[in-house]
Amino acid sequence: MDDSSGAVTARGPVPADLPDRIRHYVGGEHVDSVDGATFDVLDPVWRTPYVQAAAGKAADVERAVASARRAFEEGPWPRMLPRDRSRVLHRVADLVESRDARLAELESFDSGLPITQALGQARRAAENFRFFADLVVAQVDDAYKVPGRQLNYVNRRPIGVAGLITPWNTPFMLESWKLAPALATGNTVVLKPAEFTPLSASLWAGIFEEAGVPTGVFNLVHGLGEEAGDALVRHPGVPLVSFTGESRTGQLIFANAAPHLKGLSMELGGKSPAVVFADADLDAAVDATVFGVFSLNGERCTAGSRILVQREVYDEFVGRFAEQARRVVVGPPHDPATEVGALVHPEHVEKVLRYIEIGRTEGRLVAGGGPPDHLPGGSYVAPTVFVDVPPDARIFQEEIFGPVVAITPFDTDADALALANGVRYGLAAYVWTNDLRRAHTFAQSVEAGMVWLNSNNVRDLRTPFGGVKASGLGHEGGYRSIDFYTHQQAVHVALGDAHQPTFGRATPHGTHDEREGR
Ligand SMILES: NC(=O)C1=CN([C@@H]2O[C@H](COP(=O)(O)OP(=O)(O)OC[C@H]3O[C@@H](n4cnc5c(N)ncnc54)[C@H](O)[C@@H]3O)[C@@H](O)[C@H]2O)C=CC1
Ligand SMILES: O=C(O)/C=C/C=C(/O)C(=O)O
Repeated sequence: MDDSSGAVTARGPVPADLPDRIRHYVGGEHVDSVDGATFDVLDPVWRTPYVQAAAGKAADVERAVASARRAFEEGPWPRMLPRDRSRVLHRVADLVESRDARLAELESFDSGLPITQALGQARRAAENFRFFADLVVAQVDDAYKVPGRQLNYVNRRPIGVAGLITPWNTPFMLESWKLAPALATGNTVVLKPAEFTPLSASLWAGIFEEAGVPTGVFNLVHGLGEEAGDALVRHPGVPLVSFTGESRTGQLIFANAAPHLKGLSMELGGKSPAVVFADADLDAAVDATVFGVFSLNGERCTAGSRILVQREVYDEFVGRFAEQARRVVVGPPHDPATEVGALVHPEHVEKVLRYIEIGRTEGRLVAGGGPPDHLPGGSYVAPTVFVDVPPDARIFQEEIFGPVVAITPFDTDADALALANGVRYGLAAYVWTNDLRRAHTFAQSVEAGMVWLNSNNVRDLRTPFGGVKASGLGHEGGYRSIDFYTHQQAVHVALGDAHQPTFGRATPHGTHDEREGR
């Protein structure tokens, strides 16, 4: 590959056996777009196109939905016993695990994530499949008895073709977070991965084939959001859409899905606060908040990208945080020593650098501020720390989605809460204090879908995952995912001689008394 940009970059090896073209996968076949269109895929380090991907449009989505529809209406998948589907999905998990090194290599090359973190994300993808494979077997549906008269129970059914639209920040893992529950519950799917990072998604086809997922159950359409993604959202044969991405895109999808009254689940952007009280264990708080904002290159929806620190420990915290941020190893994604790799795409690098320029006028820069000295140019951005950032600053309010943090002092618990809640987002919050009452009180009032108290962002797949305000709509995780991907039909059964004459015994409500017998 030729580095025609002239930028100085740390180059890693190009993975062996890259595909000559990234194609759609429809009805068990790898296919080009109906009109033959393609788009260039860049890798973040070389910043030049390394492959072309099929650019899906409405006709490609039509073909994929027809395949998924056929598999749903005529194929065995929705009709299989949960334990049989579960066995197949455990095989998917086994295969993901057995290919974790290859997955990490491709993901790191395509997205710029540090290889060690990409490996962790590949293993998490396998875990997502195991978790939902087990959950559908363990699933107990509700039943309600009216003694001697009525048995009422819930009949869960898959909904149909699920449209899954995913972002580029940790692509394979976030695809698995949707694929696993959608498939475990018996739906068929059309996946539209992010156009910046289509490479790892192409591995799904082989994995599903080898695991024994029937043809047509999994379909994949690559392409731009406004073309392939939009066509999937508007397709009348797709009754539900699970989307992860920017809040602005979520709003658009909400509007475009409205005419069809689709089921929607939206995991959107964030500007999550990490609140450090004066009584916190500062060693743990500094270590966790540095990781919390700079891991996954800072391209992380749950990043603690605003740190609020109580005035008594503000100077000490800031000094220690900045020092640790300067020690974070920025380097080529393939290097196991790297902690922050290359940002995903030149357009995204420009966005992050623009915010850093804005930050210079809004706060005081104490670390980073652009490409690191040893890697000038290219897609590397040093962990960047702004302090004394006022709450109306753009770098305090807006999602940057890169290795940039805004630190702001506060005095009282009430000030901390007002600052934490003073943005449009509400995805996550992190609280550091040794006062349990204060921690729980804060958690009750903070506007965030998820709160971690004295904890790293440790995930428990059984818990609800999602945000409030501009950070999302609905929750996935555990049984919430099962609820989203299934219809819950209530079946009411009369027992014994329960049938009673009707018109003759109208209740004061004018209908049968639904409270009868309880
Ligand atoms: N809350 C959460 O769980 C997470 C949220 N995110 C958010 O994702 C964003 C970064 O990802 P991006 O890929 O830049 O987001 P994005 O919104 O630009 O794109 C996400 C996906 O939507 C597609 N898309 C774009 N326009 C569309 C349209 N009009 N109709 C249908 N699909 C469309 C894209 O092609 C891509 O596949 C950040 O805001 C981040 O916070 C990322 C990870 C997790
Ligand atoms: O842990 C999950 O299920 C989702 C994580 C999504 C992110 O992008 C993140 O927090 O980085």
